[in-house]
Amino acid sequence: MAFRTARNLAYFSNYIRNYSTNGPLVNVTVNEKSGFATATLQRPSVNSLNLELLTEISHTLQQLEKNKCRGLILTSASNKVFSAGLDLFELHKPNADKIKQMWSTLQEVWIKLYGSSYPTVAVVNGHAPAGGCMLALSCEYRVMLNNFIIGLNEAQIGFSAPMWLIDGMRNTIGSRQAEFALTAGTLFKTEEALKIGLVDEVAQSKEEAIEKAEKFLNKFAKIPPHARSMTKAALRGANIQALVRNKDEEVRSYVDFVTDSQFQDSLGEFIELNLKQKLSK
Ligand SMILES: CCCCC/C=C/C(=O)SCCNC(=O)CCNC(=O)[C@H](O)C(C)(C)COP(=O)(O)OP(=O)(O)OC[C@H]1O[C@@H](n2cnc3c(N)ncnc32)[C@H](O)[C@@H]1OP(=O)(O)O
Repeated sequence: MAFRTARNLAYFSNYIRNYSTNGPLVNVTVNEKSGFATATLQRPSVNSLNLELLTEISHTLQQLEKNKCRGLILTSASNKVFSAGLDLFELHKPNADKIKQMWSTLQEVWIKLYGSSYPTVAVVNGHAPAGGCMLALSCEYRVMLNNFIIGLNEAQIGFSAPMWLIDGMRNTIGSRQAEFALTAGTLFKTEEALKIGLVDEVAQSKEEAIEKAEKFLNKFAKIPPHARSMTKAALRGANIQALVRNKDEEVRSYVDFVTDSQFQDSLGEFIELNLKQKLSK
């Protein structure tokens, strides 16, 4: 194929990069000029994290690392929900093998996103409970749109967030606020989240949020990437290593916990009370 213009060439290379990272549940576009990638979660209707979506996010992060991504903006195709967290219908009366894979992939996603060498921003353009908040917290910066909720509400569902996520919350909002928030399973409105530092900026539209995200990523334009990533690794490495050491043990105890009848009862009640789509009896 002959490239008649530089524009043609740029279009083709953009196509190649999109092609290599895109899947049906995560759309990736790369701005050739800035080198920033935008990964858009698009599992209808609420980006709930089932094994397929988690696997695709994990694959996307791996590809971005391999392609020496200059910065990532993580966002949602929905204008109401960033991510509703783990797929609660898949946690209910589950297949133990699938749950095992799901938790292990969730750990991989956190390790890759929290530990990425490139800078990351979450454009939280919708509600972000539990696993949705986890994705946002793994990024270095959060820009959130008004009138949504964010937080770790695991306690309300009947379990505790894992240690690595508790540490992420503690590092972001401080120990005392984290203790209040996690023990009550609080979901914060956008303005409240800004006040406690759970999000960094508020935007009125997705376009404005993307602009703010790019402004954050551009701060690193003159910082040598290896110096930036070494510093990030020094700051975040201990949390990652703690999970890596305990990965299999955590999967085992999570599977035991989720398959236990007491948790299944409390999850069933939560779904009946909170979700439009009810359980079939
Ligand atoms: C991640 C680190 C590890 C820690 C462990 C993590 C645990 C979790 O992530 S547990 C998941 C916790 N998630 C939640 O508590 C969210 C529950 N959902 C909601 O609160 C709301 O749905 C909402 C705020 C996310 C959106 O509200 P709204 O816009 O009013 O939409 P609906 O409630 O009508 O829901 C639309 C549609 O989506 C289904 N749905 C919602 N959440 C989930 C979910 N987590 N898993 C599976 N499906 C979900 C809901 O049932 C509706 O379905 P349809 O009736 O078929 O439209």
